[in-house]
Amino acid sequence: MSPPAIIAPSILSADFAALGAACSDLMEYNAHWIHIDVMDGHFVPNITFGAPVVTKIRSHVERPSQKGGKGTFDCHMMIAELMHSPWWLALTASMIGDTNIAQPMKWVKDFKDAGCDLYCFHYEAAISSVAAREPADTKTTRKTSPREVIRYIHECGLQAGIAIKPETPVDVLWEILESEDESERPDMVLVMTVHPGFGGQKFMASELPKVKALREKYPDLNIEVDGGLSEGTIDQAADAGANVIVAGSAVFGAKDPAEVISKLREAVEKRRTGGKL
Ligand SMILES: O=C(CO)[C@@H](O)[C@H](O)COP(=O)(O)O
Repeated sequence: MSPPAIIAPSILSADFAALGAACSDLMEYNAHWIHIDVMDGHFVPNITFGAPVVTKIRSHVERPSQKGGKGTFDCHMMIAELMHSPWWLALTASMIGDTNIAQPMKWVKDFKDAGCDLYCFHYEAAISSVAAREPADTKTTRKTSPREVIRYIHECGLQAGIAIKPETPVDVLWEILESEDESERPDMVLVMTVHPGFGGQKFMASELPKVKALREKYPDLNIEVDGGLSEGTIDQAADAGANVIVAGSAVFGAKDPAEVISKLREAVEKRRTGGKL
């Protein structure tokens, strides 16, 4: 049986002028996690917010009492690091030993201090960092691989998630999930079911074979889907094996958000218990 259903409404569709209240309401509506979309305007063509805003909303939501518990802040980091930095900045950074510049790990500590519990970075951002750093002197350049990013997130005391965009095949994840070092294995995989950047897009069922392949190999893994999830698409995602469901417009656009959250949870729970609730 796959892990329990976790409904994580995305606050991208909330009223940004009243985020604190929106988040505390979500807890009242029986959401389990809060999905926080961090966008930098480079990795995706949209900008949202950074750690200071997370700090403010944390004060409206009690911290989870256990790993993955209610109130978990699931931070989806749609941020590029080196990919869009000029090469000379990256090279200078590596020569002066500033390994904090231009690395996907750059924001982990800030987000931890702000109240993040699960730091989910994009595979594509980590890979770009490696590729862009390759030509530099390997003695002074510290390579960043997705496994290294995961280990660092764990060292900082956070759970680690790794996300893939629709363009990325699921196969890239096998060697990461198979790592012999437990600290290099992610706690969650996020399969994007839209092109990241905006809420309210159409669900891409074409991404579900990735979820299915992951679930077949990893019955206990938290597998998150994000983009276009609603009462109309949840059954397909649940059938494929997703258990962590992100929903933005479906929750915030509803007359009764609590009811939507409950229906999404029910659909996932039905699949995992073979129809018995
Ligand atoms: O990461 C993203 C978009 O990049 C998502 O979290 C969306 O915010 C989900 O919104 P809906 O598709 O549910 O409206």
